Amino acid sequence: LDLPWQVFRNNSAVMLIIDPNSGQITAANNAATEFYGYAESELLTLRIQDINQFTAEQVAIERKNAVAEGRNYFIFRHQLADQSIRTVSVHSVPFRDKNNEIQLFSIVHDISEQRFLQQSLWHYQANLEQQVALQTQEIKQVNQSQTLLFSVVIVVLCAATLVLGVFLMRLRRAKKRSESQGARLSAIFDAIGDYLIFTNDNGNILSANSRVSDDFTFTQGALNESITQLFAGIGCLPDAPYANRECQVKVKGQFRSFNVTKNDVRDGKNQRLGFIYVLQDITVRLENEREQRLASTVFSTTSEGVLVSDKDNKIQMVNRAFSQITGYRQEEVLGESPALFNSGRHGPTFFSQLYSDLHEHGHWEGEIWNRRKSGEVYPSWLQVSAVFDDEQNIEMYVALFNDITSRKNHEQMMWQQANFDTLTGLANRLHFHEQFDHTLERAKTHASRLAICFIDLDRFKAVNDTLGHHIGDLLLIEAAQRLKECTRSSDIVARLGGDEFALLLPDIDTISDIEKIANKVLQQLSAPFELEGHETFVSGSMGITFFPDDGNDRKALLRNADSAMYKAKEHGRNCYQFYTAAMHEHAQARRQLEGALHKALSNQEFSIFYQPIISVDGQHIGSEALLRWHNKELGSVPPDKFIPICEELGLIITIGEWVLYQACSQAKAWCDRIQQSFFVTVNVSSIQFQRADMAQVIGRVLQETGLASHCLTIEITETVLADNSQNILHQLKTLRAMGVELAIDDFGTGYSSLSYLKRFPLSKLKIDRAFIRDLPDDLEDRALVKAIISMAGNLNLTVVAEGVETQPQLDFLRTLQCDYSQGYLHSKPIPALEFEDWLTEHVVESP
Ligand SMILES: Nc1nc2c(ncn2[C@@H]2O[C@H](COP(=O)(O)O[C@H]3[C@@H](O)[C@H](n4cnc5c(=O)[nH]c(N)nc54)O[C@@H]3COP(=O)(O)O)[C@@H](O)[C@H]2O)c(=O)[nH]1
Repeated sequence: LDLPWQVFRNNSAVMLIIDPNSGQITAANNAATEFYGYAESELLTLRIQDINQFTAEQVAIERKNAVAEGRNYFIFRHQLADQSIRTVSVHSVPFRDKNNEIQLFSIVHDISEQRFLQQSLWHYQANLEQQVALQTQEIKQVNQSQTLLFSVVIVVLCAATLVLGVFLMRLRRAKKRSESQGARLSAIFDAIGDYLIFTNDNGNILSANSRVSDDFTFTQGALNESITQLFAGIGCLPDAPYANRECQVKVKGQFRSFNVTKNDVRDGKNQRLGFIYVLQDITVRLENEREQRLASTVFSTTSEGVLVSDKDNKIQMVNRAFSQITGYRQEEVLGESPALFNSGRHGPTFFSQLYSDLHEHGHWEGEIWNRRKSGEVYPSWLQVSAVFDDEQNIEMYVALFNDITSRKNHEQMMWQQANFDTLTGLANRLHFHEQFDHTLERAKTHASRLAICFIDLDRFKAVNDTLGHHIGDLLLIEAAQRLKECTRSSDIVARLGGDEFALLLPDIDTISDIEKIANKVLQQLSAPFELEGHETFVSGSMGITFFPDDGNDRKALLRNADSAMYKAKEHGRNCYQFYTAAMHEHAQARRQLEGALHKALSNQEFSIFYQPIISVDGQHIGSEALLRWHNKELGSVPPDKFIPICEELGLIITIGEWVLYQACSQAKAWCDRIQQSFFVTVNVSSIQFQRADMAQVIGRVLQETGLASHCLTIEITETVLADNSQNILHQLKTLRAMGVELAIDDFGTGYSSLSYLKRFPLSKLKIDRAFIRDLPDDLEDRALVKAIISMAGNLNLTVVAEGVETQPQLDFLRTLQCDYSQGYLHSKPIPALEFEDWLTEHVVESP
């Protein structure tokens, strides 16, 4: 209903809405229920014919009379619930309800009282006229004698006139009331939002509501204007009565859509008086319908999944694409939380960021991994928007998402194609360069070394030419596979084109590290290739360059690796070459050293030198056993050059055991020879202690040589203790339990952790010669040595000062009560025979 309902319901005038076809009362206001005495529900079961006492013929006559008298209302006789009959005037206006059905809006006025007054007036008038007639008759008959009576009649007439005057006054008042009710009715018509226009048969306007005069150049005074003239260009007014058309009408310069109905207005004799046009503005409704249709079409046909959830994030609506992507039907997810699709790939930080963006900016978009109903995890591009209410509280969330699996696969494929060699699957030149720059940056930041190898397959062209490209391809694939097997996962292996490969090896510390890899690669490449029944042999030529040694940027390093590779080709293939000659010589020398070391023990190239260790009072003597290596080609190689290589190659295990055996058997011989006590110290490296049975080995050597355990001192460095393992602690404890002395060597140069001294069962401490060298002049060294000796005394450790070369050094150490001294002042390390002479000179021999 377009009339505001409140106005209708609470209006003091009796109002009914009637279905014109059936006469059914479809609505009644409060005044109507009060007037008719029926409850509203009862009233709505009645038809107007049940109330109106007029027959159909009487109604038709009344309609005709109303037209003839120019009335816009009808006068009927309505029966109330208490069976009383009331005379009423009925104003009726047709209009369209929300279902677009024609309804009659009727205002009913009770004019019974007015009628009664009129009838009374007529009754008195009739009586009066009758009496006047009778009197006249009597006057005529009675003549003069009735003159007196005439006077009486005059008096009566005057009285009657007075009464008539009173009645007329009351009649005028009733008319006024009726007029004000008519005005109220007009106000209601004007309040109707539609355009209402009454025309005569020819389409000339008889009246119109105020909406018409507001929006068109029409005044009530300008009646008789043609309706087509008023709605210039409308061109679509319904032809037939009761027709209904949709029209475009220009209102205030703008075309708007109207639903136009045209209905007959007929009098009581069913004679047509004209037409009533109702123009309902449906522009907004059509626009809304169009937008709704559009939105609903987009919602259901879009290929993007759509999910709408309420403020508590409970799903309210999803579309077809949502079901296609996720595998969930709408009814399976309504009321659920979107957490149902969580793939587990994103942590809580991801989601808290998402919701904080939504709350702050009302929007979030990005890539997210979700889980389908089938359990499959898939990537999607998600856009979520929050919808806020007037108070800026979130009312709902709208999420749009796409399955981007195929796009990602495609991107991955494109990336793969752009960065990797399709034949071998290795990185291509472009990717190699990218990785190179990246790795180089990291090496610069961490000040680490980086090795680059260029490898060219020797004889590849011959294989290609003789066995064909297919076999050549298989060879490249297999060679690539072998290269990968020779490297770590952090290394980059690339095919730069043809039979050219490159290795990028980060965190390469030593030349021997790269040599190991180079040897492995060359060995692998020179192994036979079984290619579809063809046994094929190739080899590799490798050029090696280092960052930062050989260059600082990619271009320079690649160029150097390339020229080193050509040098390798010139050297007869199946070999590697370093870019710098110095490095190459160094590598060669080391290779030679390693080769010689492997044979040194069996070739009896090792010997042991002894250096005396003497107590400050000269009463106690010992010696340090120091390994020496003399090779025919290399000459005498200093221990600090070959011992680290022995450790690297693991040769120190057997060599160390040999030293121990030699030193112990020699010491046993000297112990037996001299009258004084004598001890020997043997250096044992951390590699030797990594084997679990070192204490056992020492025990066996002591047993086999017959040396008393207290005559043996094992010298260990801080690296042994830094290992901090239970195994080492156990072994050291076992040795101490056996009576073997334990000395910590080079004290002061490493971590010098005092906790070591407490934790491990040490018995001696050797102060490194670096602290002795500048004694007694250097004040700092004086203080330091003094502190070490005093601390060692407190821990019951015997102190040996190393590298004592001068008498002042020894004198100073004596003042500090250092227990032992060792150094060139007493003797350099000397062969066993010479040491025997030294003993003869310095000790009392046994009888
Ligand atoms: N694991 C093993 N390590 C061993 C063994 N034999 C030796 N070594 C270690 O090699 C390092 C070098 O030893 P070396 O060249 O023999 O040097 C020793 C002495 O010659 C030198 N020294 C002694 N006195 C002086 C001196 O007055 N001046 C001076 N400039 N040098 C002197 O000190 C070395 C002994 O040092 P240390 O072992 O710390 O007591 C050396 O680290 C040896 O340990 C072995 O069989 N196994």
